[in-house]
Amino acid sequence: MSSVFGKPRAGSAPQSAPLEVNLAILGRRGAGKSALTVKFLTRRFISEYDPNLEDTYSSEETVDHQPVHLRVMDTADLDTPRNCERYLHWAHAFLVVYSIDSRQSFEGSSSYLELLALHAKETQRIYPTLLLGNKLDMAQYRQVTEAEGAALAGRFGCLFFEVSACLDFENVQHVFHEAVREARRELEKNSLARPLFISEERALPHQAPLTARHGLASCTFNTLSTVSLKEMPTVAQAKLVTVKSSRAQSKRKAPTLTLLKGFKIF
Ligand SMILES: Nc1nc2c(ncn2[C@@H]2O[C@H](COP(=O)(O)OP(=O)(O)OP(=O)(O)O)[C@@H](O)[C@H]2O)c(=O)[nH]1
Repeated sequence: MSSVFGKPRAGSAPQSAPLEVNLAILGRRGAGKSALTVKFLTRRFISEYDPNLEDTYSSEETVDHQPVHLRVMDTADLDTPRNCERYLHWAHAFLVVYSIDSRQSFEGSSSYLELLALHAKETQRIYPTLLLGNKLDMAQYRQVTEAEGAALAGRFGCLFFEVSACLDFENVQHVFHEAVREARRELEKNSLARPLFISEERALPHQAPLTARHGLASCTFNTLSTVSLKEMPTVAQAKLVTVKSSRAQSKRKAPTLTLLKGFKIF
């Protein structure tokens, strides 16, 4: 990481406009989402904070010598995915966190992975996802084996790491940067893809929320207004439009790290 949190170190070389990557951290209450976020942003481990606090932080990072404007949404869903639109239509990539000393949090992580798989199917997009088994320092209280974590990640085709928010910073930084690498790869692939041509025809009838069709926990979100993609019109007829995804807003705008609100650092 070539920058002190939030600003490039003095003297660092002038850089091209950084790629913007939005990363949402999901998981059951107590899995360690906030602790991992704070560790990555400040290199410190927090002991306690307001568990209902949900915020989005931004950080100027350098990943593989390339500048990245990284936004991290530390979500607070309690136990199951709720009001998912705020992160489904905002994030380019996801970290799904469970705690290795809690079977419940491990089972909770698969409902997030299921939701993300359905969202990817619904939108025909790929959303890089990393499954993290947190609290590796608590291995003596382990309730979930590394093999189980790897198997779950394999089932959903996502990367898997075991980490600890209270051990060394480099491991935590590595998983955040891995997420950035995966997201950057997808963003670059999509930007090379053919532009989206949308005919001006009538939109397809609005589809029922995902949960209604897949019986998922109370996580509903409006699909982007689907459009009728007919046979590709000639370029002259087609109109290139940008489809704005709904900008997710965290419950409280946090353009910069609001670390001290509700966090106690030691
Ligand atoms: N030993 C240990 N404790 C951790 C670790 N990560 C988090 N904790 C502790 O576990 C508790 C929950 O951590 P949080 O970061 O608040 O978990 P969360 O997923 O953000 O929880 P919510 O905000 O309620 O969704 C806190 O007491 C943390 O100090 C870790 O890696 N090791």
